Amino acid sequence: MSFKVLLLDNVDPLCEKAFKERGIEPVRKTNLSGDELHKEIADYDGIVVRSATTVTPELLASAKNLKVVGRAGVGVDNIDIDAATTRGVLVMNTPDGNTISTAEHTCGMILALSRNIPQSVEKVKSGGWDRKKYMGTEVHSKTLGIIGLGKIGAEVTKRMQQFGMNVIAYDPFASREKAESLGVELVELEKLLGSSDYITVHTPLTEKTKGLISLESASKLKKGVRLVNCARGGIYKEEDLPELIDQGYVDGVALDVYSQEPPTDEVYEIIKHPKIICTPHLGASTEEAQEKVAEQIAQQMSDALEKKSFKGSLNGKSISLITNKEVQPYLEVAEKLGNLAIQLAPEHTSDFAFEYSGACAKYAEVLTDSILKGMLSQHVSEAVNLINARVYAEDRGFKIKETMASETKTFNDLITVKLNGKSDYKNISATVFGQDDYRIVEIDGYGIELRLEGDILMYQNLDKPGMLAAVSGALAEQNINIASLSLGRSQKGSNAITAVSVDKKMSDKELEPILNLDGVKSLRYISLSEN
Ligand SMILES: NC(=O)C1=CN([C@@H]2O[C@H](COP(=O)(O)OP(=O)(O)OC[C@H]3O[C@@H](n4cnc5c(N)ncnc54)[C@H](O)[C@@H]3O)[C@@H](O)[C@H]2O)C=CC1
Ligand SMILES: O=C(O)C(=O)COP(=O)(O)O
Repeated sequence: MSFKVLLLDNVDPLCEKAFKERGIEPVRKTNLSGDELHKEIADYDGIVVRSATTVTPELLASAKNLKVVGRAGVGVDNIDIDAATTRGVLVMNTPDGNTISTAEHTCGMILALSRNIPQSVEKVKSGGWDRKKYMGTEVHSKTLGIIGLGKIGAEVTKRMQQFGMNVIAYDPFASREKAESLGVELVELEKLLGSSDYITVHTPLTEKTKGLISLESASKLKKGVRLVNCARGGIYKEEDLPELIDQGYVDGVALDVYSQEPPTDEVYEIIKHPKIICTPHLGASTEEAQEKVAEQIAQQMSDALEKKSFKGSLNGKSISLITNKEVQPYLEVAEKLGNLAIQLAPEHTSDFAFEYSGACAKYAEVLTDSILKGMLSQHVSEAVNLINARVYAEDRGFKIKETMASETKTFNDLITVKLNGKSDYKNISATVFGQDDYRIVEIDGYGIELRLEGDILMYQNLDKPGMLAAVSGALAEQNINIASLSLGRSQKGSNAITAVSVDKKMSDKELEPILNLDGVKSLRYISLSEN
């Protein structure tokens, strides 16, 4: 199968090459207007972006065939991941391809700030020569506070330690072991702010990091600190920066990123301040980083489109498991069981419990996605997949309880869907018998054994002679062949459940004679056929 991929944002030419090697001929477009992009995107299975294209819910709505958005880089704040998840579109990034380049740029900014390099370059080029004005400071023996000790934070640490800096870090999610191995002291934010001569941020922009340094936090800062931001615009409150400098709290600021890019007129005014130095989001702009991220994203997206691997995916957590051979059969049986269960459930059922016993229990999370996929693909007009099944389930107010047990009494593995509330059928269990052999094995405590496929009639009846003959007669009269059947009863002469697999799809009219048979109750026709 050939996929259509659109390359945007001047992603490196290696991206084309890598896609072509995987049999995909990508299309490159530059400088598309918003409207042009909305029109263009309709046919593509994948798009590659950097930070310039904003992937909005509206753009996703125009992208009818889209399966994957690839970010050739790290930050995905330009991509509406929730909207993509709802649409079942995978979002992936290349988490480490530009780490070194961004760390190097950060170190460059620290040194440029310390030695007034950009300002003095400008001065000399304009014919000036003011050595006194551009007196600098050494970074040696100074304290560098790193906020966000992730990949880039760690690489900045290593490099600036070589310059003789004492590095401390604030990162509530970083492990003590990691900090120790880097020779970094993990401290509280207040301590970092109060003791750093230089602060550099390497976090995403979140509710917690937005405006992390502003006039409000000014009094917590060590006087004359220098600030660097090569992460995301807005972590330092842009409009407060000139005042922070003019009031002496901060000695200089280096910015690579801005809350809006290109910056607004107001921000352009702010960065004219002589003690603010700036670059136009160049952290990842090196030949090496661009080649790495371009090639990585092409490989990752090709793998994802071919369902070989989902490395780098940021949504649909469990989707990576679908390539795991051990999980595949469980996924199949779970989806079919979900499909069957929802057809047995009365309308408006929304309260479910899923039980996993045996070896499959360790895959409960993805199996729940798969059951939900099976349930919802009957009812949702959008394509439901493992990425968006939970979103749709939540939208519909489904209440789901999951339980796991490592052992089963009967089968190696058992997946049970419980339909809570008023339902004629309450507990349906299925298991994997062998390659492509998935079976219902229990319904409401009655042992049943029927393959989970094709078209199935299910009914409750009194266990008395002639019942089966009556049903098979009614089918035969309409020329409907029985493929297999299974009858479960608790004890002789009591109630029974019968499941009959038939060779064709049945219409309401064809079901009527069976519905009218004396002793047949709670008849359900379930179609597990592909269409
Ligand atoms: N200027 C540029 O061109 C580039 C910018 N970036 C940006 O740099 C940032 C860091 O990237 P990576 O190091 O690759 O990410 P990462 O995910 O490896 O590290 C982020 C770190 O921030 C920490 N963190 C999250 N919330 C925090 C909080 N409230 N306080 C303190 N720490 C917090 C996390 O625990 C993690 O350790 C991202 O925002 C990314 O978008 C990345 C590449 C290029
Ligand atoms: O990877 C990131 O997070 C970056 O900010 C790099 O952005 P870019 O790909 O250079 O537009």
